[in-house]
Amino acid sequence: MDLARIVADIGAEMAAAPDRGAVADYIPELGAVDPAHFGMAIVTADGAEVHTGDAATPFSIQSISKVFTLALALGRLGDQLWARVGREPSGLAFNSILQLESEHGIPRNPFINAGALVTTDAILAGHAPREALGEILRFIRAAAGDDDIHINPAVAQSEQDTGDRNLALAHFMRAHGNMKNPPALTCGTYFHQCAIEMTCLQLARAGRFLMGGTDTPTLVSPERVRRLNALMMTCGHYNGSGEFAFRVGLPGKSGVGGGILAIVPGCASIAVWSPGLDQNGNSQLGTLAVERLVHATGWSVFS
Ligand SMILES: NC(=O)CC[C@H](N)C(=O)O
Repeated sequence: MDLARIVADIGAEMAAAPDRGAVADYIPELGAVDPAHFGMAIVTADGAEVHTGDAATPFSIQSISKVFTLALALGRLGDQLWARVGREPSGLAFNSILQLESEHGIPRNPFINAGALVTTDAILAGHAPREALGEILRFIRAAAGDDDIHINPAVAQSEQDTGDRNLALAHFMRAHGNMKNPPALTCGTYFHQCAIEMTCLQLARAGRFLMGGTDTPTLVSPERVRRLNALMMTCGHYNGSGEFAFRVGLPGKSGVGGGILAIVPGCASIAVWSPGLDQNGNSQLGTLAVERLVHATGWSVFS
């Protein structure tokens, strides 16, 4: 298999694609990103790296941060975290408040906004937001093997300025006793974690620990790696998770910055970025690119 050729062909197809989706404009700073970008990077279990397009351009990882914060929170709290957040797909938009009332302030899963706010609240416990963010950045930098990973303050501010929905989710959960810190503190921390910027290459490297296997960084136990992948498969693309499993067949996590991290267990970590989103808030060309890749390589976990 000529992976370099496959990836170059995908890069050429995506660069020329006319229908690129729409950039997220509910966060004004993200609305200003050029939808013409496309980048992809793959790190394989034997350490090879293949990339195409804008793979070295930093972008806002947004909800992809939720994978790293979940790994960190589980490391800190262990299975206690599951008393505060579920493990089922929500079938609703990432920022929906609908289920929280009937389900007593317990979010369906850690990858929708409400669930990620609980995770961040758990990491924040007993720390100042600055310390919690330092811990999150340390985890991601260690996973990527790269200290040049930072928060974009303009994006964080833009989220803060338009973050009423997230604050509403946090206040609602606080009313149910499922938000231990003041919502402004937890949301502020969450906005900054979402505003972390990485390149496709950095993100693919940071995903290596989710591949499992012996040569990848062991930041979390093998059993937890298996479970993080299960949640990425079932919940990583919100109400598009079933469609992503159907088309791609890999554990994946998307963000409204247009990034996707997808894992081929034991084999590869894939990062792709194209800012235009589909109707579920998942990267339109990013999804298509990973679909093409899996078709060409046979990398679906269902193959
Ligand atoms: N799906 C996403 O990437 C959402 C993250 C974004 N920061 C928000 O809270 O709305």
